[in-house]
Amino acid sequence: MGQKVLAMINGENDLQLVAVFNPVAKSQDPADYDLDSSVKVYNDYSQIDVDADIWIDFSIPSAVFDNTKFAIEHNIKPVIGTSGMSEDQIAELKKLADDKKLGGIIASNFGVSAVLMMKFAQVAAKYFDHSEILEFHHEDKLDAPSGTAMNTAKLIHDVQQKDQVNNKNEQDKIGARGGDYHGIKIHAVRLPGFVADEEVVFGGQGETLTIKQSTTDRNSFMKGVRIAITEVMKRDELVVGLEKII
Ligand SMILES: NC(=O)C1=CN([C@@H]2O[C@H](COP(=O)(O)OP(=O)(O)OC[C@H]3O[C@@H](n4cnc5c(N)ncnc54)[C@H](OP(=O)(O)O)[C@@H]3O)[C@@H](O)[C@H]2O)C=CC1
Ligand SMILES: O=C(O)C1=N[C@H](C(=O)O)C[C@H](O)C1
Repeated sequence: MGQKVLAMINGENDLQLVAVFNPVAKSQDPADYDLDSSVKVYNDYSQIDVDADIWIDFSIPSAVFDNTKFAIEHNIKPVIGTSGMSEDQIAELKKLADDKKLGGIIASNFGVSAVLMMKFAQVAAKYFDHSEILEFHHEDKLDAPSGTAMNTAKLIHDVQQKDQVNNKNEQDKIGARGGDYHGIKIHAVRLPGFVADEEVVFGGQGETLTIKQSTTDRNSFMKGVRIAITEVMKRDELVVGLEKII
């Protein structure tokens, strides 16, 4: 994702890459990463002295909270795609940014199809009391469930305002019923061949509804990242979810 972001920034006249950060970067020479000589390469927070408007983060679940906190504390507007933060961590970062009137966004998914899937799921959630989420990702994904699956479940729960009820007598011998968010079961598949897909299945008396999106190319996320960059410059609070913007 970092490479996709760099390519997108290089293609936009009004955006300029001023620095990159990776604590495991051995070299700090931009030439070693095919970056322009003006780009600073940092591998420690203490070195970061650049005047940047925006911090774009597609890193790893264990680093994203500290990275985002650092950005906010240094008045750099965060555009965060990395998954894996808890609801409490996101709430803490939102308070930090909002108190400073700093624009920012944390988006579980920057793809238009995923954002629409989540919006459609919120509509369906008004009419169906039961739903389950299936998400399919490449085998290298670190976190489960995906950020998108967690956000979808949260958005459904926000509409329904009550826990979904499952069969109390069922006996799950090996965890086959998946994860559970307020009664919404989440099933995570990790297989080579997938990029990122999600299905939200709603069940009612005598009918089901499936809302499905597929990501086949990671360039698809860049349209949403570009929109987010423009939006956070105009805002004075941290927005959680691209669905709040588009
Ligand atoms: N919101 C969205 O639309 C999308 C979100 N994602 C999320 O983005 C994240 C990244 O995904 P992906 O690019 O596939 O993952 P990768 O594992 O390919 O890339 C993660 C990168 O983060 C670097 N890194 C490691 N530690 C840190 C740190 N402390 N600070 C900054 N960078 C660090 C790694 O460096 P090194 O290789 O040197 O270890 C690596 O280059 C995941 O959480 C994924 O779920 C992905 C796609 C879309
Ligand atoms: O790791 C990925 O690939 C993706 N991560 C995000 C998530 O956790 O939802 C977004 C998308 O699903 C791709």
